Amino acid sequence: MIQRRTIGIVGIGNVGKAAAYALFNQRLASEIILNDLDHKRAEGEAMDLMHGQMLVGNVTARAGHYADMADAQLIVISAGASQKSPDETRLELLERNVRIFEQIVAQLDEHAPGAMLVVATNPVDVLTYVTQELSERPAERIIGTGTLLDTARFRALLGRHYGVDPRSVHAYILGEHGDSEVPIWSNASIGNQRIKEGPINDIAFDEHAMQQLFENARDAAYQIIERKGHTDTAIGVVIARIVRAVIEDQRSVLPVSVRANGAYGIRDVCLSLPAVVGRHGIAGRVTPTLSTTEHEGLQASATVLKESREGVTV
Ligand SMILES: NC(=O)C1=CN([C@@H]2O[C@H](COP(=O)(O)OP(=O)(O)OC[C@H]3O[C@@H](n4cnc5c(N)ncnc54)[C@H](O)[C@@H]3O)[C@@H](O)[C@H]2O)C=CC1
Ligand SMILES: CC(=O)C(=O)O
Repeated sequence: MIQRRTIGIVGIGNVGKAAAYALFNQRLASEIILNDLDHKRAEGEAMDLMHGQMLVGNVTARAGHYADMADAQLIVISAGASQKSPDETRLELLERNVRIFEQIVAQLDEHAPGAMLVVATNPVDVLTYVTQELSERPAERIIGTGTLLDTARFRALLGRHYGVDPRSVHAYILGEHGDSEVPIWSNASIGNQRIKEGPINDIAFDEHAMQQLFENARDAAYQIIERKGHTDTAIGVVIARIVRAVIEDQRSVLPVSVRANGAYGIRDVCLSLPAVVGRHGIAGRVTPTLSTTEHEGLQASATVLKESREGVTV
């Protein structure tokens, strides 16, 4: 029997649908409320999910309005415009999505002020910051999915390169979820062996191969959009991972988009840093020692995000 728990999703396009599927399949809620401007679409997705109920268990999915999310513990925001071609960057979506967020956050504050918010819409770092500015709830209760997706891609590629389970890879991508993101090589390890000091599993460290591998993680969205028009499956699983950390009060350390608190000389911007995620949202921070290049990379990423945010009026 799943504990009574409601989770809402605003924006049931590719990403919202994938998140709903991951939450449903992993039985992370007793009730999932699907909200979209296109209510019929949300109804259709809810109906489709419900046909799996016999096989998954007692999770209910239904289309709903903001008032239906009043009891939600957590609400995912995946509404808005997405990159339509490999030539479009995440930051180019900002102006359109800020206007959409103004409407959504006002509704969420009115109807579900107690819920935690997980922002997935791009550019996710700037929109996490904008949501924190627009909403009355504390900033610790508003998390962006950030570079958890990039980190998952990075670890998957590293695991494949070294012939090991990606869950045994300890490596982060931090900063912007986007073109200025930073791979943290100085602390990256497998089986407590620093990757930079290889060999690992009899495979020697190869700087060129590692750079290529990072670029493939960074550019994965462009590569996938070129092939299938959008990305959705992995971000659905990423959202479910954050939801699980919150509802089970796991205090997991995840690279998610949070308000910088002065570490690395960065403040007044949201970007991904290792953060402790639990029932109340961001419960703490971890500030790893970085190389000079990584430190400067993070500061450059923060500058890109600040300049982007300063270009829009909220
Ligand atoms: N954070 C991440 O790692 C990722 C983020 N994304 C981002 O997620 C966002 C959504 O992408 P897709 O699902 O592919 O787009 P989509 O176009 O398939 O879906 C967007 C949905 O939002 C709905 N919507 C628009 N305004 C709304 C409002 N005011 N209230 C409720 N619903 C509203 C639309 O009706 C549509 O169903 C994009 O910004 C995309 O770039 C996509 C993949 C990964
Ligand atoms: C679209 C996007 O942000 C991603 O798949 O990384």
